[in-house]
This record gives sequence, C-alpha cells and structure tokens, in this order.
Amino acid sequence: MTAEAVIDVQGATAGFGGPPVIEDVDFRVEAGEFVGIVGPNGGGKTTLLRVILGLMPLRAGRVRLFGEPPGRGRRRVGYVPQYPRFSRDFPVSVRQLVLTGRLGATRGLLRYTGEDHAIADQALREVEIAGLAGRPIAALSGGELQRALIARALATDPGVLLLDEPTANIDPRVEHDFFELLRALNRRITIIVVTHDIGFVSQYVGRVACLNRTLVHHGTEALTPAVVEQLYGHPVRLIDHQHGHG
Ligand SMILES: Nc1ncnc2c1ncn2[C@@H]1O[C@H](COP(=O)(O)OP(=O)(O)OP(=O)(O)O)[C@@H](O)[C@H]1O
Repeated sequence: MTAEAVIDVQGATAGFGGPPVIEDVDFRVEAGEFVGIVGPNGGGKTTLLRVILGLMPLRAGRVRLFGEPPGRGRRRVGYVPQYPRFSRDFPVSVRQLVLTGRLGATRGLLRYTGEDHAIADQALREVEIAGLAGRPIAALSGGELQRALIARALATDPGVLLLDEPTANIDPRVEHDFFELLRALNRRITIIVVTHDIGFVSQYVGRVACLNRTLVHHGTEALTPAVVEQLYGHPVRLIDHQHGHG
C-alpha cells in the first residue's frame, strides 16, 4: 500500500453556476513534494485551492486532505491566500501577525502562551525576518510581507503549505530569494505554490501542474513549448527571470 497522499483530488468539477471553472481534475500530492500550479488568468487555480480546502462545493468528484474530508483535513494546511484579508494599515507588528497563526491552538483563550511565542519566533527565524519582528506590517516591503505571511502559516504547525500567487508583487531579484526560501522549507514540509510565472517556477519545483479548466499537464517531465501553447492557447516564451530584468 502506498503512503497516504497529502492531497488527493479525483474528478473534481466546480464552478459558480455557469460552465464549470474546473472540470474533471485529478490532482494528487505526496508528502515531501514541491508542486507548482500554473495557468492563465481565470484558468481556475484559486478555485482548485478553494476546492482542496473545502471552501467551495464540488459538482462532481472527491477531495481528501491527509485522508480526511477537506473540512477536517484543512486544519493541517498552512494557507497563504492571494490577497490577505486584512488591511496593510492595520496597526500590528510582524510578531503579532505571526502569533495569530496560533489562535487555532489557543482554543479561544485570550492569551498566547510562552510556547506560542517560541513557535512564532522560530517561524520568523525560519523565513529569515526575525530582525523585523517588532516592525509594523505597514512598514514592510511586498517581499517581507510575504515572508511574514508564510511565518504565520508555519506557526499553525501545518503538514503542507499552500501558497496562492506569493510573488505577484515581488520583483524578479527578490523572487529568486523567495523561491530559494521555499526550496529550503521544502526540506521539511510539502509545498504547493500557485503562480503565473511558468518559466520561473519550473526551475524550483519538482513538478508542475498546468490548469486551464482541465489539467493540461501534470507530470515530472519538463514543460515543452507545445504543452505551454496548449495551456495558454498561444505560444509563450519560457523566460528565465534570473537573466531578465537588470
Ligand atoms: N465568486 C465568483 N463568482 C463568479 N465567478 C467567479 C467567482 N470567483 C471566480 N470566478 C470566475 O472563475 C474563473 C476562475 O477563477 P480563479 O480565480 O479560480 O482563476 P485563477 O486561475 O486563480 O485566476 P488568476 O490567475 O487571475 O488569479 C474566472 O473566470 C472567474 O471570473
């Protein structure tokens, strides 16, 4: 018997009343993998993440997270959404933001424990922004805020990290550092990252899943221009950003 998958999506179809946004998607992720999900705007990437988390009903198919229905399994997912649900001007420090990752574990008690603080500090060290712990989140760069959000997700002690477009507001030089960080985190945790950036991500991840309503490609073999053309409907250059902008 094979080890239980972290994520097991079978034949998933979902949408918003009109035609399905994702259709008959099979998507399986094993423990320890680093998987990229790419695809055009509106291709259904965020929808697939929401289906995985049980935040959107399925019209057909089945989802298991750590072998459980998503409503139960999602407690073990560190989700970093595309647009954080708080205002950047909200007057909290980086440490306070990361500590909110412990709220699920405090079981409604209004005080964080010493252990919560230790876990939050460790998460800040792991994403290499311990020096920014006392800074208001309003005073962070886009890249620093992303690291703070990942630290918050890590503070929940997750079994998998799910990141939706984490590099959307990051310039290519910082993006390289950011993916290096994800690569380092992947030594101990399964990571799934949604991105537009097809050329860049394939240098880092072990596997790329290409989603444009259906899963166009889902393998370990390198992306070919033909697959990319099928995905976007037109040829796309696979640009290596490291040698792009100066
Ligand atoms: N709440 C909603 N009601 C109706 N349609 C929606 C809703 N949310 C998303 N959609 C539609 O579903 C489709 C897929 O959206 P989704 O956000 O999953 O795509 P995506 O691949 O993540 O796109 P992007 O790369 O632009 O973030 C889009 O056509 C979008 O307009």
